[in-house]
Amino acid sequence: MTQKVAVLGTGKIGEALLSGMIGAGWAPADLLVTARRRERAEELHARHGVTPVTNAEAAKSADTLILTVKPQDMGTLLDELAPHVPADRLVISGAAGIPTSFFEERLAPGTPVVRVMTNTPALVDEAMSVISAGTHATADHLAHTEEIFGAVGKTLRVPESQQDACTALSGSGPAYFFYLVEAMTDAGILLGLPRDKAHDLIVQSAIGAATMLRDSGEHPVKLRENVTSPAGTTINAIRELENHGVRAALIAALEAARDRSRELASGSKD
Ligand SMILES: NC(=O)C1=CN([C@@H]2O[C@H](COP(=O)(O)OP(=O)(O)OC[C@H]3O[C@@H](n4cnc5c(N)ncnc54)[C@H](O)[C@@H]3O)[C@@H](O)[C@H]2O)C=CC1
Ligand SMILES: O=C(O)[C@@H]1CCC=N1
Repeated sequence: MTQKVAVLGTGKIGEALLSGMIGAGWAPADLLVTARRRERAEELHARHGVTPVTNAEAAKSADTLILTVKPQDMGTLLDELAPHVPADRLVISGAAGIPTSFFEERLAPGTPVVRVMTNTPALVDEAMSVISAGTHATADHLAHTEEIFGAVGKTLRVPESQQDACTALSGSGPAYFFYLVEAMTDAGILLGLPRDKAHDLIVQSAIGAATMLRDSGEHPVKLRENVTSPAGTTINAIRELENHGVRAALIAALEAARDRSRELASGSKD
């Protein structure tokens, strides 16, 4: 049976998902999209061959609805959708913070809801997507969600109580690495290197380190020790990182991201 999937609020994350699904073999004819602006819908059609529809049309004709609007826009979208979503539709939320209960309270009783936190490496099929079932979501619903998000990278099931922490780690995670690259490139400038060369050196070092983290099977401490020669250069840098409290700063930063995810639970504008 053909399964129609609709992405509602197709911005950065929604488009990355669509693109990955088509790359993994989904027929564009089975993919529906909604966007707030008509030009955006036309752009998505031109780029991917998917069908632009209204939110209400998507609710009526797609088997699976993936909601990728901002958390603050979710309440308004659900007010619009609720009268049109039959209770047998699978509703997948990609929004930070918003719990499955938020959807269950606003949709027909018994509607299956799955919460997913993915990340922007979905654009290069290297996403980390963390998946949790709501009250009425079955093993089949979770497997279908994994199939969709598996098109753009890795998936992991977690209890919903861990979603805010996962949002802080992997949802926002790419931003921390980009920030690190930016700061290390600045350091290269300070040390007298041209910006483009500093950028290339850091990016390739990041790719090499990430590949070793994924493929070597070694603990990160061991990998770092292997770089850190006695009385060498690296230990001087590590001492400065410790003196400046970088480890504590990272722990506090992720805790703050987790707390903000919790605050977004109400879907309010604040
Ligand atoms: N950007 C990121 O790194 C990540 C974002 N997320 C989550 O994904 C969701 C989307 O984030 P982005 O793609 O970055 O945002 P975005 O702003 O690029 O996309 C959201 C889109 O929804 C549209 N929209 C809003 N209300 C609508 C409505 N009623 N009907 C139709 N379209 C509507 C907006 O016009 C916009 O194009 C958010 O809930 C965010 O928490 C999750 C993981 C990572
Ligand atoms: O910053 C945010 O709220 C979104 C959710 C995770 C990554 N970006």
